[in-house]
Amino acid sequence: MSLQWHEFSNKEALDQQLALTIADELKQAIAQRGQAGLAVSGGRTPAGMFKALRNINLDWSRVIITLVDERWVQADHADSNERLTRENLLQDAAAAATFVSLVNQAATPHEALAEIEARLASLPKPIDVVVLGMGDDGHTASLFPNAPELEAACASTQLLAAVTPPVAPHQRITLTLPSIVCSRKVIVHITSDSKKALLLDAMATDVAISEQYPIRRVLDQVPQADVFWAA
Ligand SMILES: O=C1O[C@H](COP(=O)(O)O)[C@@H](O)[C@H](O)[C@H]1O
Repeated sequence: MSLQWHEFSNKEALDQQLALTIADELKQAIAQRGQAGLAVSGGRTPAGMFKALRNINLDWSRVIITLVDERWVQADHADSNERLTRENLLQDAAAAATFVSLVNQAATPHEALAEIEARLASLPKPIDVVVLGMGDDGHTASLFPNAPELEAACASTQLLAAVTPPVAPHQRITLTLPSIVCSRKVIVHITSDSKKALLLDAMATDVAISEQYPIRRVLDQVPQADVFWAA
């Protein structure tokens, strides 16, 4: 595994460059196989990058976008990653993209897995670009430390897993570790000094795999990943 760091003096510069990098990957994928697959994270970090990406000129009608993970709430809920993506990315030029939602009306993500996994048949595999975030607890996607489903989600042969975070709100549905690490391009998008320190610590600390932060477990299985960071 090698990590290529891209550091910026402010978040606006990061958002612009990350958007250009993602767009280049999507254009290459479209040129190579006629379509491109993009999986994006939610949370507080990506909105500015989404706004920069949505106006870049590429054939968005050939792009299929889904989420790296989703909170188990309806798509109009304030905590919904889908809502964040619809409001900030699927606008302007990017409105022509196809979006694959990770929620349905089931009571739990565990009950919904088969139906939502089937929806992802339309997503090109391997996924061309996966943009990961990282929480203050070292989770990435919805692979949460100490979640009861974590080990299964790190070893699954499926695309998706249901996860119950021990502390964070809402049950989750997430790409599994194997489905993330086989993607063509894995990007980590983080801000703040504390997240940079956490990521460096996670990558350096010598502990048993089961004790490692999920972000480390993912990145250890990716040949090369890019980290985009600004304070
Ligand atoms: O719950 C989640 O958290 C992570 C990190 O979010 P942030 O607010 O610290 O940027 C995010 O990557 C993930 O998609 C989301 O569901």
